[in-house]
Amino acid sequence: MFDASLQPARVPVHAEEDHPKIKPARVGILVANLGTPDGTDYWSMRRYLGEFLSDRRVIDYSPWLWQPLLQLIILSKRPFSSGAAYKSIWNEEADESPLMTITKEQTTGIRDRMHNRYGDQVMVDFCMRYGNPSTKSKIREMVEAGCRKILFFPLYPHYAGATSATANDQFFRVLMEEKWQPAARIVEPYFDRPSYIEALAQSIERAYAKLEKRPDILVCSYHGVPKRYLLEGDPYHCQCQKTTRLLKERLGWQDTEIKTTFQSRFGPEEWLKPYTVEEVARLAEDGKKNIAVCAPAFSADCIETLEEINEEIKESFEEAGGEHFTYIPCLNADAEHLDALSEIIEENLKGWLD
Ligand SMILES: C=CC1=C(C)c2cc3[nH]c(cc4nc(cc5[nH]c(cc1n2)c(C)c5CCC(=O)O)C(CCC(=O)O)=C4C)c(C)c3C=C
Ligand SMILES: [Fe+2]
Ligand SMILES: [Fe+2]
Repeated sequence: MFDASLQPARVPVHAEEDHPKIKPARVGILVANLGTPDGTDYWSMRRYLGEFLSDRRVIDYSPWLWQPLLQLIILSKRPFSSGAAYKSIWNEEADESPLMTITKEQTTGIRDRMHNRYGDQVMVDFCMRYGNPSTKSKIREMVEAGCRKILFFPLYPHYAGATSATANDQFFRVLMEEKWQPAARIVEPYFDRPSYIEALAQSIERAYAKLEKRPDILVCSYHGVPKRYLLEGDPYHCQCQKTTRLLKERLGWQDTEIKTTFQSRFGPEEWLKPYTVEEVARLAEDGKKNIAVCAPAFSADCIETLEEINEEIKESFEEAGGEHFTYIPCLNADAEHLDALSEIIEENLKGWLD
């Protein structure tokens, strides 16, 4: 039986003119990289390193032990040495780091491809895990622009807790604050995708074709992580080893023509081995005087490749008697790379946009 007393009062919830404007629905594609300092001065470096090195996905020591050491010792010294290293590679014209310049180029290339395919239904942008532009600011912009679905793409070929997982954590943390939370998807690691391996192989073939003498060996130098992370279940080590194997198979090379090493050790713990800086010296001493080095864990050139590999690691090789050192740049904004990344994005958009 109808009982009028059980019905809600017919009070208007809002006047029409108060109603927020609802934008047409779009899909956001947000690519994410690690982050980079805003400048090479002490405070810019300290802000960036402080945020980065306080992330427990990166350094998992108890904050009670780690924070005093970080704040009082490391952050009083490292901003100077890292600032000088960044200064040696800084893009002076744009006043930004190479990682920032290249990430912008990659985003433009992906945006062009996505707009050609889907038109204005998609919005493409990039964010950084640490520093600017922040993940939070970019998700806000996307939600404001009407994105009810967001595809989040950490631009690391391999999974590591210290890279993809922390980027995803930040993405989800930011979504927790949205009143109208968009639907979300994250892109999985792509180190074994044929199109990525193909882009990598072609970049190596192009670099080799320009050299007068074929290098004795190609060193695939991956960013390291503490060995303990592998023992605790992080699959990064295995994904790096597999990348080298797939690359070798695609190039049709022998085992002796290519090898895996790990760089960028930080702190006193043992990291993944062999260490690049030691291995290149060993190669030179063993008579391999002509080597090439590439860095497949990085989607864009950055301090770790332009400064560490092409300056420090090169020096180690030459001091041990090495003669020809060729650094093969990351895939950056190469067309084959952007095609591969766009193919991965399209696949992950299935069911959202077809
Ligand atoms: C201290 C622990 C670190 C872990 C673990 C780590 C893992 C890791 N990092 C990358 C990619 C990049 N790292 C970059 C810089 C960088 N990395 C660390 C430390 C760890 N990284 C530091 C302290 C720095 C800053 C530079 C310095 O002071 O030496 C960058 C470059 C950023 C740029 O602006 O150019 C990238 C990219 C991966 C892929 C990874 C593990 C898989
Ligand atoms: Fe790093
Ligand atoms: Fe492994």
